[in-house]
Amino acid sequence: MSEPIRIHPSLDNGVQPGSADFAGGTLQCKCQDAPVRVAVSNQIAHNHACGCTKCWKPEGATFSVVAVVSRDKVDVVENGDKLSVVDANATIRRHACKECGAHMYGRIENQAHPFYGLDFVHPELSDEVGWAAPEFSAFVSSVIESGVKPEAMDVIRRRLTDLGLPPYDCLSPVLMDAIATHLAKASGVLSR
Ligand SMILES: N[C@@H](CCC(=O)N[C@@H](CS)C(=O)NCC(=O)O)C(=O)O
Ligand SMILES: [Zn+2]
Ligand SMILES: [Zn+2]
Repeated sequence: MSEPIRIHPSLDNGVQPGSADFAGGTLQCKCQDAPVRVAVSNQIAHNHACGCTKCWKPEGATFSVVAVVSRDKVDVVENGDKLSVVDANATIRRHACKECGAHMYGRIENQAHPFYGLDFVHPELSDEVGWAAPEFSAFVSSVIESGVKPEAMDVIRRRLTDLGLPPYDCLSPVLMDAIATHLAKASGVLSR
């Protein structure tokens, strides 16, 4: 039998459940020397596997694992001078370590954006156990843009489904509905 496709090191052996009473931890970049540390003082939400080319993923992973948390719960506590923004024009300004490349947090500065107020973080950068588990997989077709063969997509989607991470080619229906609702209210189509 062939090896199952590698999705992400933290998912390939099964998805670990989170803890209901977990209240945060510290993210650390990959540098041995003077790592950047970012304190996240709350549980994360909407944790998911993302197949897009922009989200940071570790060596050998096909997907990133990324979640959101309120921006006021995210604090750079050590070696923040090593951070720089990957793409200042992107919706999500990903603050990455200039030395090891790990993305420590992604921030939306556009106050009109439906997700304004939320930062994007990679829980695998912390040693703590209890972060809310991933619930779905997003931007699945985008892995082709990173070099995955289109013929592999059936196997990838089946594997994600088996892991309990239903695959979507954009975000999950819950999040897509939340975005559309925000936009419809902003335009006046829907009353507030
Ligand atoms: N197909 C594109 C999709 C990129 C994309 O839209 N990523 C999503 C999920 S992280 C997003 O919200 N991006 C906003 C941003 O990168 O600022 C790619 O893989 O590069
Ligand atoms: Zn680093
Ligand atoms: Zn992404």
